Amino acid sequence: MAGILDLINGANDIKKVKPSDYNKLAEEIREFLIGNISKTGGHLASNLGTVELTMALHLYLDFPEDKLVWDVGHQAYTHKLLTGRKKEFASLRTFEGLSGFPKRKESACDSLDTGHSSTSLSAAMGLVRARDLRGGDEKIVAVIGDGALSGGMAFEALNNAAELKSNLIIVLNDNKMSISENVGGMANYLGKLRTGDKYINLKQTVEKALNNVPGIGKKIADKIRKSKDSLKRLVIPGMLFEDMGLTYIGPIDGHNLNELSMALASASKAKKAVIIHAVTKKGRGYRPAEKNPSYFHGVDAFDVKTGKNSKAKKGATYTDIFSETMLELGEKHNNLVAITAAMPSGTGLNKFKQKYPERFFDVGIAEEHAVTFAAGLALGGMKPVVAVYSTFLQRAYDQIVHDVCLSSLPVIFAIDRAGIVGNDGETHQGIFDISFLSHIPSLTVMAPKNATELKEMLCFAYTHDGPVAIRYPRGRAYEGLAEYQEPVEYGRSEVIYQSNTAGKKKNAQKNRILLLAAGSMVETGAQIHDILTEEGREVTLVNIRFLRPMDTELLKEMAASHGIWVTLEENVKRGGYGEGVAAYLFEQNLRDIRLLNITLPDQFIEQGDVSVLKEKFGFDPLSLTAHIKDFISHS
Ligand SMILES: Cc1ncc(C[n+]2csc(CCOP(=O)(O)OP(=O)(O)O)c2C)c(N)n1
Ligand SMILES: CC(=O)[C@@H](O)[C@H](O)COP(=O)(O)O
Ligand SMILES: [Mg+2]
Repeated sequence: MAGILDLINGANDIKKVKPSDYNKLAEEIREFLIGNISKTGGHLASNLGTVELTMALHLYLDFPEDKLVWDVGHQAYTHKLLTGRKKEFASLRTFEGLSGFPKRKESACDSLDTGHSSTSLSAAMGLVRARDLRGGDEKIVAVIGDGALSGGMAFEALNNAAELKSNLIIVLNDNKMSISENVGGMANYLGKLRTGDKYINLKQTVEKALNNVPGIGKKIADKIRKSKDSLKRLVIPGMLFEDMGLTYIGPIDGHNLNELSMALASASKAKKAVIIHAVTKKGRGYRPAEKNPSYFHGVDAFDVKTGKNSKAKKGATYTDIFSETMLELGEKHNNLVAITAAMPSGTGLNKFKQKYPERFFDVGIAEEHAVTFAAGLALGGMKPVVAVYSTFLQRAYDQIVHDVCLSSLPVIFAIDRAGIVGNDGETHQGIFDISFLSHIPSLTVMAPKNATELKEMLCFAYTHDGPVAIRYPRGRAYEGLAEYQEPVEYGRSEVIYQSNTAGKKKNAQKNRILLLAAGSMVETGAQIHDILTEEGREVTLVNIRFLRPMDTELLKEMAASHGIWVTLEENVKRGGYGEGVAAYLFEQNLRDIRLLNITLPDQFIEQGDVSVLKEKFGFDPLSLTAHIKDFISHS
């Protein structure tokens, strides 16, 4: 039998649904999301929490004319369903499939491409200003989570929004959770608002009681209502927002369509920015997700009955190695402190948090603050480790340069998810960090070849007197090449396979190949080495270890014995290690050396399994070997 959801095949179709069927529709949406995400993986818990909220917004807005801006965008699946993208859900987050985030190229109903947090209010403010300058009349709504509201950009935008003299609706989706529990002063304040009914009741009770007092009672009640320094200050929820100049409505039940619709209707009348504070439950409607919303924030495929991940774990990840090493270092050194910007589980700091709660800091989704906070900790004698995803560190470029590196402070950046991350797509690939870090004076930038080396590098970083960044990829830690364990020495690379450099044959130097591989590419380099040596070529493989400073001593030595150089890195070309090597050869006037830079292309990289994307970009060992051979024969 066709369900209500089947009646929705395009934007605004929800308006044809009878109000008596709204609950049924919400149920069907949840069933669909659980069934689908259990197969594809995805951001389940946040989406289950925003079903009614999205329905109310779709009843209120006309798409695509009106603009709905989602913060982060990981909770926009119901929006996708209500704008005719149901069929595409089978391909969610796969290569060329439906994106897990809003994407303008996917639908005219998506008004902003997102993935990073706390951008919605600024973008919505821009849309409002543009509408007003154009004399337009479209409605503009931003939906921001309580976690995203902890980000600096959101505060900056709220500050700016207070000046608005035209309508902007901000729906604050408060589920008390970021990925983990939400933290900080704003989270505490929202908590007070959530439990604020007693204040409203108190206000109503006092006013009612006074109104009932004959003669003077009504006058006092009016005075209290009008006075700024009165009971009102204590009793009206959202006073912080109100005092800033925004209108606050709430808290309301974010799963109650009527309440939501009424709030939207009254907010639409204000000629200013209005915050609707909607309280929701992350994971709503699926018991395992309600019980463990952090786990179900972003999940791989799982069994619907048990909620358990259907794929067995395949060995330790780099995150696991980082996590364990932090425990060991934490035990040895009591000045080691750890910082995360709302990613304690994703970065592997959860265990450190449990063991050393007083040395663990979750600062909220605030990467910029995290870095300068680390600078302060270092100035105070601590050894801070900022554990952060490569893509989110982009936020804190100036703080790294200005607050940490300028003073050469001993801050360690543990950069997880460096390189291609896969299914989150463009917004999450960690493909720029070599470029935006390796030109910063005083910063040491490293990349481990395998699990053991990550540990060694972290231990080295602890002893180094200056800032150090260590980048490592998402997923399984490479266990190979374990016998190559030269101690980590500042600025020195590690020769893994040295070809015989005794120049027996004529042209030996000219044809000898030097592979200079960084981090994850050492594993690939070893495979390329094996294929090429089996074909009778002379090949040296170097694990460069230090992206900055470059091991120029080794490069000088290699220039005398190797005529073909190939650099390998999981980063875009511009600003990468390979370009640094090109500059070195140019500066040293080593024009006879033929150089091939193997990098990811200079473009944003779409979603897909890491292996699929690597194959697409010819990053698998076989394609790379063919590429190298082609280069050799044409150069
Ligand atoms: C700049 C940045 N840092 C970190 C993240 C990772 N991240 C994605 S969602 C999320 C939590 C968002 O919490 P909230 O806005 O309350 O939404 P909820 O998941 O609770 O629905 C975090 C930390 C991100 N997307 N962007
Ligand atoms: C939406 C978001 O930014 C995070 O939830 C992200 O998807 C997590 O990625 P990992 O799965 O790599 O931890
Ligand atoms: Mg939240």
